[in-house]
Amino acid sequence: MIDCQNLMKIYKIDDDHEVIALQGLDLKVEQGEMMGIIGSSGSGKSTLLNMLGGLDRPTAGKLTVGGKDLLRLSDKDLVKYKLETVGFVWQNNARNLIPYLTAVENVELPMLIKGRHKRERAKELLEMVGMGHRLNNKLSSLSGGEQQRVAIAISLANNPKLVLADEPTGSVDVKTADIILDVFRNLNRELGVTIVIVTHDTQLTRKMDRVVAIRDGKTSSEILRKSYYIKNSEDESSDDGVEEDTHVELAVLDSARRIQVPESYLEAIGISETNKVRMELEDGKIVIVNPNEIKSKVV
Ligand SMILES: Nc1ncnc2c1ncn2[C@@H]1O[C@H](COP(=O)(O)OP(=O)(O)OP(=O)(O)O)[C@@H](O)[C@H]1O
Repeated sequence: MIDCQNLMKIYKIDDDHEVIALQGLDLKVEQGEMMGIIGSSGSGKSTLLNMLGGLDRPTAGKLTVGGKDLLRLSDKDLVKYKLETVGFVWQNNARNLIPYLTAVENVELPMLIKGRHKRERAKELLEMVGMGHRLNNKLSSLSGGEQQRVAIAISLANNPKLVLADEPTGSVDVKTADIILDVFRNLNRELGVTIVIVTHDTQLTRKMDRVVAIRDGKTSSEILRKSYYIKNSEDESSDDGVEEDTHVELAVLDSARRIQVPESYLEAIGISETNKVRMELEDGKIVIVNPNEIKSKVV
């Protein structure tokens, strides 16, 4: 569904200054995946989402979504892409919703822009996000969590293949965040829509198939959810058991086979002032060592 290779985004501030927001980012997302993107402030999460959503163009690299090459799409095709292929959910509801319209009118609006009017489909989508009982309420009379659920229904109005959500739980409490994540999860399962959620909240990773961590505009690691089955009985033929989830974090090699070493790991081995480490192959493992430690051992 999504294929980013060596993606670069450079913002030009003025003649002398520029910001490299994405520096050779690699990412592949399968059709039907629900995945998260985490990273500290300024790491490039929103920039990536804007590129995926066709809201801004990459400076260089490769970016295809649903077979469309976003670096080569004409302006006209980009407008069509934004309307038909992707749906957006923003943290700030003022960007998602029109407060003086009802819930159902808000969901109908993107359909009208595309030239269709389907009240039944709008109702169906609101029912899917658990807002069937509030169809005719004005947005201003709904709670933050309810508004966010309407925003999710809006993002699906034109049957997109991909939904992009930027901090969709950033303005709600933990319990509401959990409900919103469940809504995304159900839609992902029922409609098969691919969902990419940007978040600061590492707790939300529990509900994702996969979480990619971005550091300094590059993919640095991936956390994968693995389900395994624990049997309650010694009897091999018994089906009696429970499914448990576990998470494994993997470092990502970029296209030039480089990896980023987490700052906390470097600190733990006392690497702060130097930019050199010693790397050794030991019993089939790659070991990174503080060069000073080696010297003191040798002496
Ligand atoms: N329109 C822009 N013009 C100039 N610089 C920008 C622009 N948008 C983002 N940047 C810079 O690019 C870098 C990445 O920003 P981005 O907003 O993608 O990070 P983020 O991970 O989403 O951060 P946050 O979690 O705080 O939203 C930052 O240094 C930011 O200041």
